[in-house]
Amino acid sequence: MSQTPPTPILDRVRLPSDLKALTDRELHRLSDELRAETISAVSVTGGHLGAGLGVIELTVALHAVFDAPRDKIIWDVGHQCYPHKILTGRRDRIRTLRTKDGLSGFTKRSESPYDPFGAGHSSTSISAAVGFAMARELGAETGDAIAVIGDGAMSGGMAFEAMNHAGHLGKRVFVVLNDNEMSIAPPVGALSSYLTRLYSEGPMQDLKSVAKGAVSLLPEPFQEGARRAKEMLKGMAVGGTLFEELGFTYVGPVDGHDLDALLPLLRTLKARATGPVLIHALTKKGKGYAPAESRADRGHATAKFDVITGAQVKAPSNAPSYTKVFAESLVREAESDEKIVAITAAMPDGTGLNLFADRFPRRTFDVGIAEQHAVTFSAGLAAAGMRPFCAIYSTFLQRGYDQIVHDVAIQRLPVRFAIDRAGLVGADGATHAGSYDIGFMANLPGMVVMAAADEAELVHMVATAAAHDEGPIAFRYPRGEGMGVEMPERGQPLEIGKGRIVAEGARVAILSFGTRLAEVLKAREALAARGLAPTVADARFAKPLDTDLILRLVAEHEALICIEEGAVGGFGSHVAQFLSDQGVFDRGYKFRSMVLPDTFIDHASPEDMYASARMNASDIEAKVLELLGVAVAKRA
Ligand SMILES: Cc1ncc(C[n+]2csc(CCOP(=O)(O)OP(=O)(O)O)c2C)c(N)n1
Ligand SMILES: CC(=O)[C@@H](O)[C@H](O)COP(=O)(O)O
Ligand SMILES: [Mg+2]
Repeated sequence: MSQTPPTPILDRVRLPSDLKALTDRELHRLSDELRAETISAVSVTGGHLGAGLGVIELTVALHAVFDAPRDKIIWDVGHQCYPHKILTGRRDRIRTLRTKDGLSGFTKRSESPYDPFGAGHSSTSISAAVGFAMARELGAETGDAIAVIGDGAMSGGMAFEAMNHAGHLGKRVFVVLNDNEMSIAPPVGALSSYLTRLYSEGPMQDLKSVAKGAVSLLPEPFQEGARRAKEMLKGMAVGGTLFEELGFTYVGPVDGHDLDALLPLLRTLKARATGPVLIHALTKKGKGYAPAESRADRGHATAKFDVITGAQVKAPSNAPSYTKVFAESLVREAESDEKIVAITAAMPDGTGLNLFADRFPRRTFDVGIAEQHAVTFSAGLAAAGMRPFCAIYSTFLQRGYDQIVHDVAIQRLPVRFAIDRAGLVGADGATHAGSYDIGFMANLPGMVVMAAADEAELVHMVATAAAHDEGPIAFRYPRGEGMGVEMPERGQPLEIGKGRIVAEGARVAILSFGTRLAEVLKAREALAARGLAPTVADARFAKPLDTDLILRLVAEHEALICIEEGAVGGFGSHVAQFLSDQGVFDRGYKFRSMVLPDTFIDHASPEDMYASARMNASDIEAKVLELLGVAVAKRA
């Protein structure tokens, strides 16, 4: 008679406290079930698969040994948090990951008490953990702080700022270095080679007994796993590591998929540690799912997929991505200009510089997750006469802002900033929105700031940037595909500070900066049906402004609307400043600036996010009618 399958252990786990009742053997089974559930969930939603599969056992072990939410488990970047979310009361919603009104794809304080610190940008976890640890030292009602940081995130400067401080403070804090020898791409940097040496060269023999001794401290019930742990400790490097020089007890490397090693080790450290401890765990990104393990990016980011085959379900593309257009345009420019070099901060594929590297490997630099260094490294290249294109997503460029001001703008160095993922990006949500670069770039003296209205414009802006040696220049473009417009053979440099009329109309002029132009033209069509077609212009430049064009639009129309995919303080604010200085408002001139609302917009599709920002065609149409005093039925 066939046996009824045992009830899945995962069905008995709603919160981490439920793990305390499980035996180590059951924790093994739970890990297998958690891995399967993670694969199943991401097959439905798409998202960051590889990183989560790499920390299944670490997630189980940390929640089995520590006591969240009193103990704070802080995930770095946070893209690997799906297993953590399944074990912390969100399994029922895990298939809403990264969808409108669904779970965030990163940890998020407002989502759960088990998410003590939000993430999305790399290398923040140790700083946050030290903050929690010192709050405890000062009497706050909080337990242990455990930062789980990857080898990629460890290349971010602030991780070392935090370790430097933690080592100085000497207080108990745990750092789990999740070393899977991967960033999004293979990791770069001397640190990565050092971590590899830590487990490939013979560790210092005389200190291994210290490590073995740590296990013998285990309370009797856990001795069962200790024998395995002792075997594993044989390979441990103890003493003399970089981390110990920074004041940490270094423990590792440990097999991050071996619960028989992880559980006794974490139990011992929880029972005995008195100061900062770094546990070096070796893991595999995409572990346990062959289609992820076999991919070059180990399944870092995936669309929805068939679990059996691993085949991803991708929407057909109608036009090249902006990223691809940028990269191919830059290759064309670099073919005739050997001074052009390209810099990425650990995002070669995301920025398209992998294409540039294929063609010009010696002129492409991946500096790791180190945007501050990327900017000033580019400044150094420019100071030496090169033409550096520093390609960093808008949101991540925020990391290098002081370097843009201090090392690039003040010295008026001709660094070219290729700002991808400008505007709202969709499933990655508020932490990845490219909302602020217009503001923080256009307020810098000498900075030229452009936004491509479509992929053809982007080709010309790459050429414009390549030709601009007078100072720094930036051009922004959104995530995703272009509009499907006709593409130029070759980019033609634009006249700096000059916009263009796109469609003539009357009464109202709309001056668009960037790709909202497509929505503006849709709105114009609807308005034309009412006999109210506005004039539409593409500003192309937020700095320097095309003041002749602006004054002409004001002179020829009773109202002017500006629109941009950015927060207040950007293009529209600069136009308002100019018109104010010209006294245009003294005459009661009607002006509106359509910008992102003063709030962080949660993840959804970009279309839905712009709808919530009231910046789609229907909103533009309504704005024109409002200015013309035409009554419209209010949208729900
Ligand atoms: C400041 C910043 N720059 C770039 C990124 C993009 N990014 C997301 S995950 C990742 C790689 C992280 O590697 P690692 O920490 O080793 O985690 P793994 O994916 O290997 O688990 C990068 C570069 C980011 N999130 N934050
Ligand atoms: C987790 C992270 O920060 C990156 O993987 C980011 O999600 C990449 O964004 P794109 O998908 O727009 O390249
Ligand atoms: Mg990694």
